[in-house]
Amino acid sequence: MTDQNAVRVRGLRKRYRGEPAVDGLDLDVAEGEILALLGPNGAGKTTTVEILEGYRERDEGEVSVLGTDPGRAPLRWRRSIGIVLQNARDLNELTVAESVRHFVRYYPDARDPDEVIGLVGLTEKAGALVRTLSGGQRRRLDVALGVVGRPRLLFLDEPTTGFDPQVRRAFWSLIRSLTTGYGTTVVLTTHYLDEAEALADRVAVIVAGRIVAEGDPATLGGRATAEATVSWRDGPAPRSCRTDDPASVVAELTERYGGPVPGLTITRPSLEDVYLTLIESGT
Ligand SMILES: Nc1ncnc2c1ncn2[C@@H]1O[C@H](COP(=O)(O)OP(=O)(O)OP(=O)(O)O)[C@@H](O)[C@H]1O
Repeated sequence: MTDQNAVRVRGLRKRYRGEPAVDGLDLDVAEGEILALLGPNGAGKTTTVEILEGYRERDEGEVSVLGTDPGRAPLRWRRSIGIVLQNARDLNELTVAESVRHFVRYYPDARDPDEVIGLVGLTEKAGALVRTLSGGQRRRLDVALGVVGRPRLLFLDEPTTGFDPQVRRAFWSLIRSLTTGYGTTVVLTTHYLDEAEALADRVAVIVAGRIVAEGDPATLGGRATAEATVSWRDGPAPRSCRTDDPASVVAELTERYGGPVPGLTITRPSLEDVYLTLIESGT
């Protein structure tokens, strides 16, 4: 591969009936990186991802995915990417194990089907018909089908919708193990800010078909250096102040109370606060 990046996009544009859905988007994703695409409904995330997957034609722009233009990619390229779609595939009359085995046949170096079923926590449901699975179990099967071919690049479109909290955590570990263990690059779209924070090395915020901000989720939009809010209780009364220097405020309060400060908390803007500010100013 000549490209350093797993994904390189420059000036991407796509219109539907004259209306821009993607409107001059630039994006790089490094090999082995987990990138989360965030943005409000209709911002152009799915359209962008479908163009990267080779499922949708673009109107303008340069796109390279694993060194290949997805609009003209050979079958060999398709086998090196894994895709977990928002919409379920038509597997209802097969069992979980049959579905995974069916997909294994498409890949030259597929994972062991039972191992993959175990990875997504469906071992007990291996013999169950797909149509009898709950929404969250069905989604886990979709993830199993996305990773069974050992993809170099995995696309996940809102992967944990419908997962219970325990399964979400297990899923995050699974995705992290793919990147640390196998160097898999991951591009995911999500509406869950906690998911982006827990999983992504980098987030890119799309508004109206353009990227309005990108960076490490811990520092996006100046988060790490933004003013902190120090809160405490003064008898029954809640008190708080905003400060650039929370350590000094806490030291002062400790002296004033002659020991631990009642109900002390220090908060900085959450990723959700920063995200909401970005999308309000980006539209
Ligand atoms: N096949 C289509 N035909 C016409 N318009 C479309 C089509 N697909 C998407 N659009 C429009 O393009 C815009 C971007 O849609 P897209 O699905 O890419 O957004 P998204 O960011 O993935 O949204 P969501 O968070 O709701 O999944 C929207 O205005 C949508 O209505």
